[in-house]
Amino acid sequence: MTEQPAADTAGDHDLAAELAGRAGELLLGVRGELGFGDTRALKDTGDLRAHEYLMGELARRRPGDAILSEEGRSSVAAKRARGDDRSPTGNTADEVRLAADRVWIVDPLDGTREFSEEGRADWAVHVALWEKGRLVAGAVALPAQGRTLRTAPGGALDEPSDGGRAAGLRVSAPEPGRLRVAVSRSRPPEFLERLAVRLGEAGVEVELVPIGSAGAKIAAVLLAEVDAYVHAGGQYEWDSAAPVAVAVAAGAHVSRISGAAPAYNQKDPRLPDILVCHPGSASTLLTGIRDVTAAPPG
Ligand SMILES: Nc1ncnc2c1ncn2[C@@H]1O[C@H](COP(=O)(O)O)[C@@H](OP(=O)(O)O)[C@H]1O
Ligand SMILES: [Mg+2]
Repeated sequence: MTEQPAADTAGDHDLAAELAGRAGELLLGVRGELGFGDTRALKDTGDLRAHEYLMGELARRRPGDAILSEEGRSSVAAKRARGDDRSPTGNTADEVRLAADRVWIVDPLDGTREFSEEGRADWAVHVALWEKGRLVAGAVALPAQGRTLRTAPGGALDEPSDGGRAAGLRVSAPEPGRLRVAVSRSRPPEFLERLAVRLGEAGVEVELVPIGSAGAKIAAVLLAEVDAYVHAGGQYEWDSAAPVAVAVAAGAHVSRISGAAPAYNQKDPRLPDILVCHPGSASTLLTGIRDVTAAPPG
């Protein structure tokens, strides 16, 4: 049997950032090439090209690792096979992935809708590495914002795409009495308005800020453009793995809206809700969410 080359673990942070950044450049190229006239074609081409690039590079550079990509699901392959498109390269088989020590969890294009809207910069490429039960590296490229947020040994970095100097990335505390909460533009949690009212009664003024892409929203928290990201009602591991890896490395609170830790590399990749904020805001938000989602007595 030929031995697989050992993975360069120290280089996993750099590899995640490099691949997310390169896939992001490729996506900027797809926008330039296709324009915004046919949004369906733009979304499909972006999804597929970024996916194929990441699948190819990961297979070449980390041949022993498993991969879980949004676009490599068998349901996506079946959908695409019905059209004229090339079928995407499939993910590692579930039974192999679930027994693997190392799994790359990638979303080749998060915020596909915003990617197809001219002028919008709230879309991202997510590359995360899960190893033996936890996320150990991750990068969120924000190509239209000219930066990649990424893990590094011992912390997180905000790296400019033009090769300039990276800056340390650390979540900051919100102004007292105010919380700017990033939410989905199209599928915000049903309890949000109630949460805003509830926290308002407790003396915290909530401003809801619609932004596309889970990665772009978590980036907005880490860049202090907002104070929290609250999502519920549906999502998958690839939507949050990479931004969660970066958020944890940047000192943020990350949990399910129940307060439980999110689990990755599960058999069922659904991970429907997530909360990211400064640790000092976590109990206010978790208590508020619990109060407005609790079943009425009786
Ligand atoms: N209710 C839901 N069910 C399934 N996926 C959801 C969802 N709400 C959001 N998502 C996914 O989470 C990502 C961020 O969504 P949003 O921009 O609305 O916040 C999107 O990923 P993709 O763009 O990769 O499909 C979107 O598809
Ligand atoms: Mg996504």
